[in-house]
Amino acid sequence: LRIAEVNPNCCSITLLSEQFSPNTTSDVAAGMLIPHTYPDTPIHVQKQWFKETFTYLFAICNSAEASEAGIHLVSGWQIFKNPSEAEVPFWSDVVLGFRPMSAAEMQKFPQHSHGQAFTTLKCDCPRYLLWLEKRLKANGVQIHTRKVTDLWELHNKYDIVVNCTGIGARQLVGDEQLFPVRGQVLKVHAPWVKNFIRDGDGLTYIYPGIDSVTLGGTREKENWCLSPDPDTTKDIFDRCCSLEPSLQRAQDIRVKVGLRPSRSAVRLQKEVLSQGGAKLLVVHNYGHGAGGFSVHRGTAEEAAHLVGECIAALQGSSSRAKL
Ligand SMILES: Cc1cc2nc3c(=O)[nH]c(=O)nc-3n(C[C@H](O)[C@H](O)[C@H](O)COP(=O)(O)OP(=O)(O)OC[C@H]3O[C@@H](n4cnc5c(N)ncnc54)[C@H](O)[C@@H]3O)c2cc1C
Ligand SMILES: O=C([O-])CC(=O)C(=O)O
Repeated sequence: LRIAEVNPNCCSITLLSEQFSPNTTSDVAAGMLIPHTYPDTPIHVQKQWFKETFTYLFAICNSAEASEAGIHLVSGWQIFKNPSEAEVPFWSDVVLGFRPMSAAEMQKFPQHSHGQAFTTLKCDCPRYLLWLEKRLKANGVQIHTRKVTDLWELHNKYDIVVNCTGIGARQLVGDEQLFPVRGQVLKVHAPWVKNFIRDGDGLTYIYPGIDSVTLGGTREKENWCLSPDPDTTKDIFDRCCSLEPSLQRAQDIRVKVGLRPSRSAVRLQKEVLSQGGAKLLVVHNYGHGAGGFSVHRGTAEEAAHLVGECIAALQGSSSRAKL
């Protein structure tokens, strides 16, 4: 979408994907705007990505589109057992009203000693994905269901390939630095829960959305299994109930599993592939791990810029680039 917005009329865009909503990792995500740190990406870059994403979604949230796009504000608490873990994160001045929790607020969490209160944004992921798809179509993007097994399949038809395949990049481009971190969550009906609660260890969280509350979670490195595990479901439910006892009465429990496309740094770069005398321009944008929603607009901005550079490089050899 960002490519179409940044380069109007200078290219035609086709989106190829093996799966669409509701069958992607992005459909499983809680969609909370709370960044996760990529150890090999400079912090100022991550902060820029998060800021751009927050600003973009905040504007949608403040528009008539908010409910259709599934974007809303949510306030709550991140809590810690160990005070040394409760340091001020790099994103504290991007979210709204970040402050240490008061002693009175901490009374809600007798097992925890410190906490941070703030307001952030949440994407209701399937709604947001459908809204994006509608905007793609409005921008003239062609959409086809297709699995790509080799980027060279696309060579004769397209000038530039943008690779946003998430965990699929492990197979598609053989990236061994990319690994799955399996996450299981529950989506429950508990409309009385209005505040988010996140244990600072990142394992247990309660995120109220528009239609359901997301209860998490798990982080299982190199586990490729997409089937829900019933013991894990019980464990997640118990952990969440110990933070928010009213969840005992939650109904309509649905279980979802996703594979976070994890990497020490998001792969956001241009590559020129060569085979015989032929060249294929590729822009990679994958490896967003546990924080894809939190930085999606910022990384898209950078990817669209790289595509602009590829278009400039092609100018002269072709009048209208195809992606
Ligand atoms: C349980 C869980 C909770 C999460 N919660 C949050 C959260 O609260 N906040 C947050 O910021 N992030 C969260 N995330 C992380 C977030 O879900 C991911 O970072 C994000 O979804 C990655 O998006 P993506 O578009 O790269 O991958 P995907 O959503 O997997 O999309 C990749 C697309 O590429 C297609 N594809 C792959 N290979 C091929 C191929 N060879 N040919 C054609 N198409 C292909 C797929 O079909 C798919 O449509 C969570 C993740 C999980 C699992
Ligand atoms: O950690 C969180 O708060 C939610 C999340 O991004 C994940 O489970 O990957």
